[in-house]
Amino acid sequence: MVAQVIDGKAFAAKVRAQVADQVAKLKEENGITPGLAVVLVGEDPASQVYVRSKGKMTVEVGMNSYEHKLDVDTSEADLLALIDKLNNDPAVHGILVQLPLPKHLDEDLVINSIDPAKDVDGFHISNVGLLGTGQKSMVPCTPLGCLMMLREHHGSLSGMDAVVIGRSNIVGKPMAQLLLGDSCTVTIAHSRTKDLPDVVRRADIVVAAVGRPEMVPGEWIKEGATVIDVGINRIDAPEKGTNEDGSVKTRLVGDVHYASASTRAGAITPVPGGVGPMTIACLLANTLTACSRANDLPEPEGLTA
Ligand SMILES: NC(=O)C1=CN([C@@H]2O[C@H](COP(=O)(O)OP(=O)(O)OC[C@H]3O[C@@H](n4cnc5c(N)ncnc54)[C@H](OP(=O)(O)O)[C@@H]3O)[C@@H](O)[C@H]2O)C=CC1
Ligand SMILES: Nc1nc(=O)c2c([nH]1)NC[C@@H]1CN(c3ccc(C(=O)N[C@@H](CCC(=O)O)C(=O)O)cc3)C=[N+]21
Repeated sequence: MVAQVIDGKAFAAKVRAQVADQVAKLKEENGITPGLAVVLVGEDPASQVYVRSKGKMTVEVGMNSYEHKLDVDTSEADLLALIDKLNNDPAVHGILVQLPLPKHLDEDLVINSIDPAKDVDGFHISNVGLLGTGQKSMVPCTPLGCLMMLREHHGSLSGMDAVVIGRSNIVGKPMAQLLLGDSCTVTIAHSRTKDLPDVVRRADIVVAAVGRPEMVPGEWIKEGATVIDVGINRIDAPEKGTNEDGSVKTRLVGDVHYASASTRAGAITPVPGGVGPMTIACLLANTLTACSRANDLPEPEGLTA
């Protein structure tokens, strides 16, 4: 079998177009422009790339983008003061604090200081609790993007066996909650899982969110299964040659060995061009949702879980 490629890049463009339509309507009919504030502490090069790309797409869909770049040694008090200011700014409907934060900052404390209604990452404990109990919440962007692609491909997920590899608060756990919400039978695997190949072999849906380049080989995948590869890993690619400074060029790979997995899977997301673009599209969708809720307007359809 040769897997169908689930084109996250194209799907994300469609979601962004839907968001842009709704934003135009909000402006025209209600005179409101949604605003997203992104806070970056420090100068991690990968984070800088993501923040730039988020800002660009925020503006492209017609929203206001507010970027706050703070020094790597910013104090916790200063960061909390900025978040407090953003919480109280009516032009800001969504707040994202780019993770990971420098070690001296308490990530949980910082995240939980964001107004849950503006927490477009869905990481605040009250959003986590709402999602876990099946109540209306802000849903984390990466798992939401994965769910949208799965629903689009399968229609109903009811009764399917799903395995999520990884149990992080930002991907694995909320992904498992969403799959459970869609009536999958869900297994969460992690570094202590006894026989991972055997667990993966039983799955109709495999979501890999580990952070280990190409760790899931095709032979683990059940014939016809749907594979969602969340991993973003940069590895050396000597075959591409060297950069001007003499360093070896790199390329992005997922957590799944794409070439072998795509000979067994029924459908698979590529890296790049899969989950990554959907994450950013869902961030914009969440900002629109937050803005609609803040103004007691009906929520955009098809853009929430
Ligand atoms: N496409 C996108 O938009 C996004 C991509 N990512 C990418 O997704 C990946 C995962 O990110 P994140 O969840 O933050 O990562 P974390 O490092 O927080 O979590 C990794 C998880 O993988 C598990 N794990 C580690 N080694 C193994 C192993 N050998 N076998 C099975 N499980 C293992 C860990 O288990 P344990 O808990 O036991 O340690 C942990 O639960 C990364 O590549 C990241 O870059 C992340 C966010 C967004
Ligand atoms: N508070 C917070 N929220 C996040 O959602 C968050 C975060 N912190 N920290 C880092 C991770 C990672 N993440 C990605 C988003 C987009 C791509 C993406 O668009 N990737 C492109 C490739 C980009 C490239 O070429 O480097 C793709 O897969 O096609 C990847 C990764 C969001 N994260």
